[in-house]
Amino acid sequence: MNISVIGVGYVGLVSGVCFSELGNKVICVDKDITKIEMLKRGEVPIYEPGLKELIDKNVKAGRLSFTNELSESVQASEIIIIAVGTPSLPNGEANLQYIEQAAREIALAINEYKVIMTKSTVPVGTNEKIAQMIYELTEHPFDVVSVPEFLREGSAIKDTLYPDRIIIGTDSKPAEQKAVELHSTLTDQIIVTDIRSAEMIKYASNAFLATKISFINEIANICEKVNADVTLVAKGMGLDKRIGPSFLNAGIGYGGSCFPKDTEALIQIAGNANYEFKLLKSVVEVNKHQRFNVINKLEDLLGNLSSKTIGIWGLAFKPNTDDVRDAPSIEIVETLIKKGCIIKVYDPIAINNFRKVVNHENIVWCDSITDAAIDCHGVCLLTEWNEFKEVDLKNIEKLMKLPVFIDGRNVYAKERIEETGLNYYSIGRPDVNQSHIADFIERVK
Ligand SMILES: NC(=O)c1ccc[n+]([C@@H]2O[C@H](COP(=O)([O-])OP(=O)(O)OC[C@H]3O[C@@H](n4cnc5c(N)ncnc54)[C@H](O)[C@@H]3O)[C@@H](O)[C@H]2O)c1
Ligand SMILES: O=c1ccn([C@@H]2O[C@H](COP(=O)(O)OP(=O)(O)O[C@H]3O[C@H](CO)[C@@H](O)[C@H](O)[C@H]3O)[C@@H](O)[C@H]2O)c(=O)[nH]1
Repeated sequence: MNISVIGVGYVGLVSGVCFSELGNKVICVDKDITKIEMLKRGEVPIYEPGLKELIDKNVKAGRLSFTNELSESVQASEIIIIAVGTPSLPNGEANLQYIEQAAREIALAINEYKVIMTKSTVPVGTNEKIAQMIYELTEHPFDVVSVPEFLREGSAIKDTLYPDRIIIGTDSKPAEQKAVELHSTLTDQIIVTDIRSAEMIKYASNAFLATKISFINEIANICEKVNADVTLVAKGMGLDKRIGPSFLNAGIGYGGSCFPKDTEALIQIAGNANYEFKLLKSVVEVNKHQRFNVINKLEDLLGNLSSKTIGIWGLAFKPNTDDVRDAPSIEIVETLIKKGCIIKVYDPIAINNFRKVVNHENIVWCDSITDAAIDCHGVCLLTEWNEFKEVDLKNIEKLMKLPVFIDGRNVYAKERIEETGLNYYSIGRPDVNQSHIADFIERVK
């Protein structure tokens, strides 16, 4: 099939590449000229394992190309995939300006029947609005289908080529047939629904996963007070098939380009329908506080943080991505700067993106983990990169001014910590935290 993908962000690029890998002819369109020029030179604007190899392979095979010319591309394609951003407005609602612009441009370009598939995450009712907008601008036939995307950054290619399910929201038989045909080699789990239910499935899925994370973080906070270990609690809970083991890792809460914005948007969607989504409001509230545990723990151990040097290990919102959108690291570093700290930051991939968002004279940009430990009064691990898991903690301890380590992702086993003299605080694991912490606090204060 001939496909145009409008918007070459994470979703557009990964789905474009994967559809070309499946043998389709795909044109990826973006209005960002710099991005398209990069891609034409063979450079990839995002870090995603395996993506560059797959792009090179499919460009070479003549199945994948990049352009700024939306009109030509739409005319050459039977399927148009909309994958532009839907960021948050200040009140939490989804900003639909990119969707509306893309819909207008597609409408003006259509020359014959097209199936327009929306992969962007959009509030319930948006696809109907898109259809109405296009209908008013063209006399040519078309159908709009909601095909929400569920890929995760860091495992985006695998998630796209081997999805758990495909949701197709449509009220048109010909469009349903095309959408099913396009996805049929990916999975047997293709669920066809009405358009509004498909839109809701996306928000409900993200909101549910975010709820699991805030739930386990609350349990972790209680575990700290009652001397239980949240990792064992999560294991014990997760073996119940009705609960499942995933998304029960306690830590500094969720970040990224999806959960924070989509939970806020669903609260607004409910509010606009005169329904107060109390549970989700609490999920968001819990998540906002959770990241500050790291700073509270530093203050417990070091007292006043003014003029202390703090190492930050990991800036990306999760491992295997260079994305720092809504990463907890941003607010943690900004708060530490306000408290007068010198911050030594290190991330294997995301440091340049972080620098575009937070830049301050108190930040020292490091190019290794050890560099981000030398002369520090404390180190905070914020992203569970593999590189951090393998580090020699005894060596790290020697490099630090004071041996204070806050593990925001529960990366290290108790035995690893016991080999060291680190004053170690993790999340919801009081037993793993060192017994000599109390003595240390006395000495430092
Ligand atoms: N990032 C993810 O992991 C992920 C996963 C699932 C769903 N989603 C959803 O998919 C959508 C896209 O997310 P993303 O992270 O890929 O977005 P992004 O912000 O990284 O990229 C969007 C791209 O669209 C381009 N664009 C905007 N308007 C355009 C237009 N009129 N014509 C051509 N190009 C245009 C922008 O220049 C940009 O390159 C969002 O709705 C998001 O919620 C994202
Ligand atoms: O047990 C867990 C699992 C995740 N997280 C955090 O949750 C956030 C999101 O993680 P993840 O879901 O793996 O990454 P995303 O790439 O944001 O993917 C989510 O958001 C996408 C955009 O909507 C959806 O497509 C995916 O299905 C959905 O998992 C990250 O900050 C993680 O650190 C935890 O704190 N504990």
